[in-house]
Amino acid sequence: MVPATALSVHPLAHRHQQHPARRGLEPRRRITMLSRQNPEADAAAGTTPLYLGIDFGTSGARYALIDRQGAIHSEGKRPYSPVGDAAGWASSWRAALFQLIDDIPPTLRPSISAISIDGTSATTLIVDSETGELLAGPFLYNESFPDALPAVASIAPANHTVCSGTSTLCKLVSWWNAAGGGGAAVLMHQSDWLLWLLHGQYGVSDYNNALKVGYDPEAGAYPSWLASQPYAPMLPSVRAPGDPIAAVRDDVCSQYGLSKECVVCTGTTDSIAAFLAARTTGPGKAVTSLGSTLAIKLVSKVRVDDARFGVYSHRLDDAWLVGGASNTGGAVLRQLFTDDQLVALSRSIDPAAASPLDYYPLPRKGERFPVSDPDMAPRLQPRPDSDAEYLHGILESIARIEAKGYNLLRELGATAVEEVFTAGGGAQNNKWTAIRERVLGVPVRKAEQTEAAYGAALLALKGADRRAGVAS
Ligand SMILES: Nc1ncnc2c1ncn2[C@@H]1O[C@H](COP(=O)(O)OP(=O)(O)O)[C@@H](O)[C@H]1O
Ligand SMILES: O=C(CO)[C@H](O)[C@H](O)COP(=O)(O)O
Repeated sequence: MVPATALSVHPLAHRHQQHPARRGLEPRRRITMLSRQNPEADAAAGTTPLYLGIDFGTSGARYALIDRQGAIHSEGKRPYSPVGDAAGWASSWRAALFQLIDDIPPTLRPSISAISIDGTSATTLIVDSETGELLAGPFLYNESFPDALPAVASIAPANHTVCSGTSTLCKLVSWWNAAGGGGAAVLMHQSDWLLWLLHGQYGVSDYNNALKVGYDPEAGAYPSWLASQPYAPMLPSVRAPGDPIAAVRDDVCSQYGLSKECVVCTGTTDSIAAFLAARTTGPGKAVTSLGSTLAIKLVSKVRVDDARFGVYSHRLDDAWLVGGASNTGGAVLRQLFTDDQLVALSRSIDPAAASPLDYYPLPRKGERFPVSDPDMAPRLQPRPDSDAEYLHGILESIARIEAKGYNLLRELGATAVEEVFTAGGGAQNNKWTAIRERVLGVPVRKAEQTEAAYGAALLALKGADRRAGVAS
């Protein structure tokens, strides 16, 4: 149990205390803040409403501040401060949230009309809704709780999305069985919790984050097999992404110079935000998020869900985003190479030449998609003498996993992929893009906007329009 003093953030607490971000929670080491401003766009900012999106990915948080035309007025990022234990993640995320808001030029903050946040999917916190105290977690998106699988499989339909050890429902049931009940405990997803720090209301989520706890985005409700469970009162109410929730709390407005008219809006998951940032919509269009993980999102006319392979469908307005998330991706690369080494080594890769090396790059044991196997071991041997050849083999092996994923979606009945846009840190590697295009056999290109934070900012814009009654 996390000691109440460690993380309790009761919405009213701030009225009497310095804001947590300033109360000794700042990182033990000075973190480099990288930000970019747009002077031309700023010139209009004085009268132009701005929309703030904040992305909480695996390795760090970023923000994008845009206007209605989509022009970026300011953007920045912060790596997470060092984390000692699970509860430390919540402190690190909260510190990053208020550091990023503090990084926004003070002259722009009063123009922020709406805020939205995306986070990693199925990352779960259990919070006391009377004190704001963190009772358990965060349980991270790729943490598996197989102990809860038999109980979950006994209530859910066969091969339902929740029938995976990493599902939000498995995390909830595992905690429930260990804690012996809930009291005032409520379940929050990572972005729900971060948004709560800004608006102070419990029990609000979105239908993307709620998918992996069992919410049915087609019915627009929790299914009866879930709503009838003893822990159902812990579940948040569910709205569309980009729905206005409430105004930013007075203490946060005062502390950071935000307008009291600024509204906090429901968020989404990081790979959905990356999809939104790419602004592609037609069936067959897809976005691959090449961040710490590899998450694919394919616009499909047909909904496909099959936990045997880690495949599920997210709703996005009237479309289905079919996909899954593999544990392969940038986290493996970062274990082996710095970002600068990746750039240098990639220069000598010929993407037209297929690498003969066959790996399954994972940062540690466990895979979610296109193979759902919590015991799958990484395969990164034999390592050639040449680091460039090694990197080529790894990039090509990750491309083969990506291709297997898209082929699996097609085999399960989804619309065939026609074009792939790339988001995330890996999108900047043109050689990788060319390798992926050769392996996938369809056009692959870098999305115009590769940061999920931009997608979250588009949700903030949507939420502001919804509050104003503007059809969007
Ligand atoms: N030039 C590059 N080529 C391939 N991958 C890269 C390159 N530069 C950075 N990356 C990878 O991008 C990842 C970070 O991407 P990012 O989208 O920030 O991840 P996340 O949001 O999941 O933390 C890192 O794991 C890193 O290995
Ligand atoms: O891998 C991840 C972290 O980056 C998440 O699982 C990712 O968000 C995929 O989940 P979803 O498809 O629900 O967005």
